[in-house]
Amino acid sequence: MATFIASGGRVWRKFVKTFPLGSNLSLKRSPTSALANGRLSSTSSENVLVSKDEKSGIATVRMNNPPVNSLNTALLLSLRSCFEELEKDKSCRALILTSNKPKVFCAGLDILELYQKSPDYVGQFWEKVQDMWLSLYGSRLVTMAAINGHSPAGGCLLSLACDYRIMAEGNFVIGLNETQLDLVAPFWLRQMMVDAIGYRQAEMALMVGALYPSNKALQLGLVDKLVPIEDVQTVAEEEVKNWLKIPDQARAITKMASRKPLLDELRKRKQEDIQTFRDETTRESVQLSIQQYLDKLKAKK
Ligand SMILES: CCCCCCCC/C=C\C/C=C/C(=O)SCCNC(=O)CCNC(=O)[C@H](O)C(C)(C)COP(=O)(O)OP(=O)(O)OC[C@H]1O[C@@H](n2cnc3c(N)ncnc32)[C@H](O)[C@@H]1OP(=O)(O)O
Repeated sequence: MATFIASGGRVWRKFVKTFPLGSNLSLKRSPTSALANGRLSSTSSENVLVSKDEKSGIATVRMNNPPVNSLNTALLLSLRSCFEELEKDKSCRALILTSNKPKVFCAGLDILELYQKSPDYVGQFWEKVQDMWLSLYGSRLVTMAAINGHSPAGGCLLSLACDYRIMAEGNFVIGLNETQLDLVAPFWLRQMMVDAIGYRQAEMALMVGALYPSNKALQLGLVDKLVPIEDVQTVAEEEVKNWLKIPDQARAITKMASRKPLLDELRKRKQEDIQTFRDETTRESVQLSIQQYLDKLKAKK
């Protein structure tokens, strides 16, 4: 269903579309955004909320998968559909990725999707991670991560796939802590880390599964800017507008020139990467580590 809503001088396109597994992509206004002046509508089952300002062509994509935006199958499918939808939309020029629930941007992969599942299940799950990443990392749009909270592991993956990262100041962490779960970050994720912070720092960070507080992440270059949490969205919009002063075509071609080798490498090695993931995550010792990690998370309370 697609309708157009004119409000406050801006035209808002609103549609609610059902994606596989019942997840929804809907265009709606964000309560805190300076771009937001459309009509608000919501249902509790929507795991991705999208608002787009037609005038500027800037879309804000809010992950909305309580309590911590863990990347389960449904959220991965919704994110991919959403990225692809915006990619096809010729009037869309930029995408801001953020969380609808401040304080947690994304808790990474849903660990329960990796626990006590069949090899086929985890293989299919991993392919959804790969496909979501391919659509975000390979996007022609300006992509901006508005990291308004914790961003471990898969949250860091999402952030690294964007062109620019703005993070909330304060007691929030970001990084690739996979080794702490006895998991090994795949080559394409490791490469993004190397590209962001350099070989030596990435090598150390990956080996020890480091999670950095936001000020250390800024110092390392893992994020590009720190702002108070309440300003993350506004600053992201301002930053996007600066990026949009550059002609789209030249910017997008330049981006593709630098990202194509890694995109192509994963496309070529997709099945091998899935096989490795299947074999590793279903290994008994890894399952035990995942179980212990889950227990640790629960015991936190
Ligand atoms: C040789 C090759 C091998 C290939 C293998 C490849 C492996 C894949 C490699 C890379 C990709 C990425 C991997 C991952 O993303 S793994 C997930 C890692 N994530 C984490 O370690 C984060 C864990 N969570 C937290 O640290 C915290 O929850 C927080 C800081 C994000 C938020 O803290 P807080 O607000 O205090 O919330 P709670 O901790 O209380 O959590 C609420 C609730 O949610 C549950 N939960 C949290 N995170 C996850 C998660 N990632 N998956 C599933 N469930 C999660 C938590 O247990 C609580 O549940 P409740 O007790 O039932 O309420």
